[in-house]
Amino acid sequence: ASLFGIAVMLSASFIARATSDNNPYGLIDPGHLRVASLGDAKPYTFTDKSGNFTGFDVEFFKNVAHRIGIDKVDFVGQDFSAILPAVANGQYDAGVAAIGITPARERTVDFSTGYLAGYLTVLTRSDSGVKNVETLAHKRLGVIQGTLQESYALQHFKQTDLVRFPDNNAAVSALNNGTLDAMFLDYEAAKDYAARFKLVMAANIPSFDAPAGVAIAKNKPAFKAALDKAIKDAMQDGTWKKLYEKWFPGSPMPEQYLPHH
Ligand SMILES: NC(=O)CC[C@H](NC[C@@]1(O)OC[C@@H](O)[C@@H](O)[C@@H]1O)C(=O)O
Repeated sequence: ASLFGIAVMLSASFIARATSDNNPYGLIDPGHLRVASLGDAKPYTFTDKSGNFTGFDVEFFKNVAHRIGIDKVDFVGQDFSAILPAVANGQYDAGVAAIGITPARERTVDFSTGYLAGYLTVLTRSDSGVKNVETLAHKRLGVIQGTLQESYALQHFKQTDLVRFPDNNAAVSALNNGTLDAMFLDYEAAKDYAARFKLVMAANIPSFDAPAGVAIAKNKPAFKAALDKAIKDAMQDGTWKKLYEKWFPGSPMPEQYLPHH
């Protein structure tokens, strides 16, 4: 195992929360959920002008938390690459930020069942010459450290200069000031930036094999089971559909998350 892996295991063993009858989910503070998230991934998770976290993932998770009996939910903004290690070592009870479920990530954390499936999008300026994935060669593409976009670009955009950023705001500023030719992020966030800064979407790559899930520390079966049931119930009673239509109006809805009769 890598040094990082050993460090995570060691720290997790010190910090792993014992479950007890007044703390069935092994939370840091019983009855209170501390959630690592992002402040700049609108409309998934972001802070509004009064500094409150909101967006699809935030409102969906709060609904799920209510269903498992927890109404005190605090979100804290982190760089994306810091979220999973911090959840793994017990600094947070959960990570919620359109985090795709992958086998590599499941070495560090466990995930709830998936709740969102969509696209990875190349966002660019109309004057950049980037029209599709083929014209990314020899261009400068911004990626957020630790994202699926980073690993996808490393694997598939071999002739592209990758530039890593800690968060979306830093990358979109570089795109707007010409330091980057394009950036690679999630579809709904790209669509929001495109509208705000007159940018264009040059490619949409399906990421349905890595639906977003709630990241939690390993070895919390009761917490995972409770989250999974609450997520399924929120889909079955139409809550998921209502929030999806509120935050992603006009976007196609993955059929597997709609009520089944
Ligand atoms: N908030 C972020 O920057 C996360 C970026 C990226 N999200 C990918 C994803 O989970 O976004 C929501 C859905 O579209 C999923 O299908 C997709 O894999 C990731 O997990 O690496």
